[in-house]
Amino acid sequence: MQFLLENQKKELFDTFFESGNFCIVVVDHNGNVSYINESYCRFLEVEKHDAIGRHVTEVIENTRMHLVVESGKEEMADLQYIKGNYMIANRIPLYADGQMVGAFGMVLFRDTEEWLKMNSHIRELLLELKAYRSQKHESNGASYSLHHIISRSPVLEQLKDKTKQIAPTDVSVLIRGESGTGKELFAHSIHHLSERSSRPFVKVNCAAIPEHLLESELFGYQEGAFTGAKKGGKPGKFQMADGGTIFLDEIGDMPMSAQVKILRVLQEGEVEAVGAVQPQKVDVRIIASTHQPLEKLIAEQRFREDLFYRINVVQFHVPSLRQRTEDIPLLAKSLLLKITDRIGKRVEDFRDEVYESLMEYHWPGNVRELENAIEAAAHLTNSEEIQMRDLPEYIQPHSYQWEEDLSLKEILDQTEKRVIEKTLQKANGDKIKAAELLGIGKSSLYDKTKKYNL
Ligand SMILES: Nc1ncnc2c1ncn2[C@@H]1O[C@H](COP(=O)(O)OP(=O)(O)OP(=O)(O)O)[C@@H](O)[C@H]1O
Repeated sequence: MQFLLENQKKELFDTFFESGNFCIVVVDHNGNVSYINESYCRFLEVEKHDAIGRHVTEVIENTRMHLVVESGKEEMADLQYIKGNYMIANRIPLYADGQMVGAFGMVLFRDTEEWLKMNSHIRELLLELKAYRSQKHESNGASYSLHHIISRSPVLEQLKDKTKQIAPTDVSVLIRGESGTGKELFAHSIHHLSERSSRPFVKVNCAAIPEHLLESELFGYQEGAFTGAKKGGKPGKFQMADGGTIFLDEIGDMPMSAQVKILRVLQEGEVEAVGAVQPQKVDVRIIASTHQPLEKLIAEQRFREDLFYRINVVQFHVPSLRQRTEDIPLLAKSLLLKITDRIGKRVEDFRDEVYESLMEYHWPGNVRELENAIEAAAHLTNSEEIQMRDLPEYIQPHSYQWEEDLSLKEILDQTEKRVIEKTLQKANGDKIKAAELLGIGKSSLYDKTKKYNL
């Protein structure tokens, strides 16, 4: 009788674990695979005899089974990315006589075909959701607010305070700063916190619209204004933004002819569509941004001084990332979480030395470049913590190699030149600051930059 039960148990075990379409794995207390069923092997494209005895991380992509053995904590319905798909996994620690002996893992889907169908169904739903979200975004236009601006530097905190102060007023704002520093985030935030938040936020990328189309894009046209004009005419961006905010991105790139018209809107509060007989009243708040030195453009007669004074009522200057390195760790972590959430990969942090390198690099493309570098590293990494080798090469600190036939003096000169060069980049070309960072006198730094032609 006892023998029969044992046999039935084995049969039951085989029926359940082997003939079903479940993917099952069991690891021992060291995280080595002690059992894996055929379905899982087929899915992973591994041979069962090769998998058994190997550490689970060598067999299953992004697995956490070994971590469950370490922590003793079960993980239910956890999202795992394997072979280009999202899987849902349960991981349960196994105890015998009160001792942890391993862990049991199961991927929750009946067969890969079904999962693929389900996965594409979910993907479709996610795409739909994204489309609805972007429709909502387009209908209002401003999707970010202050809590999306990640920072800890006093200078950005002050800018956030300033945003709260000026948002409810109707003053024009000019946001300056290098490309990728977050100027658009501030423009969205100002709109969000203003009385106009339920009305449209319309962005105009002044650098992207060809000069001959700019006028009709901004102010619209009447039916029959020119050959090819749409029946019924077309409203311009200013009409679309009526009651709300218009964001003139890269205003420094706007042609002089359009600048005159913008000035008129600001002065008179009215726009004139191409081919229209009557001007039309509009009520818009203007936020403009630029990375260009407008004062220099004015001196070169490429930007109208009167327009500058009109838009420059309140000025925001968003500093470059290298001028607020204290923001980098927090930003990097938050961008990493945003990215891994999107790509469905479990990467939780950066190694300490990676944080250090991120803070050392000079980020000419600012937060946008940081975001791209982190995205690349998140895709490349094989572990839960981004390591130095996962970073794009140009960010990794290079161990200095010198040519063998150089004299010691030449090697020291080259090293000194590199250090000064890097420090000057870090100090944004400010020699006084660079001298301070290097702990040398101002005149000594001037001599050295002259010597090395920097
Ligand atoms: N403080 C921040 N916190 C979180 N994300 C940020 C921050 N600053 C910038 N970003 C992100 O960096 C990217 C660039 O930001 P944004 O487009 O606002 O920069 P910009 O200064 O307007 O650039 P450009 O002048 O090239 O238009 C965006 O993806 C934005 O979400």
